[in-house]
Amino acid sequence: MLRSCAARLRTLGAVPGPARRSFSSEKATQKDYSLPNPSWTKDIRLLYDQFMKKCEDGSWKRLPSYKCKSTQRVQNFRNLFLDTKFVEEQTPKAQIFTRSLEEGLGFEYVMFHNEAEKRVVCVFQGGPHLQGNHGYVHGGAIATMIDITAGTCAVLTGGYAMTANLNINFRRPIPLCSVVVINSQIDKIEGRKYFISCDIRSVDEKTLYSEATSLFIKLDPNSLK
Ligand SMILES: CCCCCC/C=C\CCCCCCCC(=O)SCCNC(=O)CCNC(=O)[C@H](O)C(C)(C)COP(=O)(O)OP(=O)(O)OC[C@H]1O[C@@H](n2cnc3c(N)ncnc32)[C@H](O)[C@@H]1OP(=O)(O)O
Repeated sequence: MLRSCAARLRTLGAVPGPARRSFSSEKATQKDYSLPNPSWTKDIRLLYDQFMKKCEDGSWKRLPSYKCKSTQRVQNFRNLFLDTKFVEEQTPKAQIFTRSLEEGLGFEYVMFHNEAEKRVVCVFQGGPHLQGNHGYVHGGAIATMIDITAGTCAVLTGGYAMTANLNINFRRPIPLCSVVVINSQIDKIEGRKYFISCDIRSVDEKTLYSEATSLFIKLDPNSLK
C-alpha cells in the first residue's frame, strides 16, 4: 500500500498522474463526531465542559473528528505515502475505525490537545458493542483508544507517524458504558522516534485502569522503496 517511487514523483509533478479528488467541498458537509450527542452520559458531558473551559485561554484545543477524514492533512498524507491506485479504489469506502459504529454503541470520545505540554487527553465512553469479558470493555478496544490518543499526540507534535511499538499493562477492567480519561504525553524525541506514555484513569482519578508506553516513528517519504 505504501506508494512506489514513480507515484511519489507524480506527486512532485515530475510525472503526470490521474486527476486528484477535490476534498474541500467534502469537509463542509462532514459531521464532527467529537461534539456531544444524546448517548453521552453526565460524566462525559461534565469532562467535556471542563476541558472546553480550559480551551478558552487557548492552551487547550478540542480536536474535531470525522468519519471519513478529508482534511488537507489527510490529503497530504495520501499524496506522500499512498499508492495512487489504492487511493482511487479504496478511499471512497474507507472510514475511521473508531467512528464506524452506531452512535452510543461503540467508541464515544473527544480529544483535547495541549501543544505546549505535548499532551493529548481523550475522554472516552466505551459503549455496549465494545464488550470483551462480560460487562467490561474489550482489551482490543482499550488498545485502540490508547493507540489513537498517543498517535494523535505524535502526529500533532511531529507530523505523519505510525505505531512501531505499543506495550500495555491492563491493571483494572473498564466497566462497559463508563467514562474514563486517557492521558498521553511525549516523554522523549530522538530523531524520527517519538516515545509516548499513556494512562487511563477513572473520572475521579482514583482508579488506574491501564498504563502504556509506545514508540511512534515519523514517516519519511525519502525512505520509501
Ligand atoms: C484537527 C485534528 C487533527 C488530528 C490529527 C491527528 C491525525 C491523525 C492521528 C492518527 C492516529 C492514528 C493512530 C493509529 C496508528 C496506527 O494504527 S499505525 C498501524 C500499526 N503500525 C504499523 O502498521 C506500522 C508498521 N511498521 C512500519 O511501517 C515501519 O516499521 C515504520 C514506518 C514504523 C518504521 O519504518 P521506517 O520508516 O523504514 O524506519 P526504520 O528505519 O525501520 O526505523 C527507524 C528507527 O526506528 C527504530 N525502530 C523501528 N521500529 C521499531 C520497533 N518496533 N521497536 C524499536 N525500534 C524501532 C529502528 O531501529 C530505527 O532506529 P535507528 O534509526 O536505527 O536508531
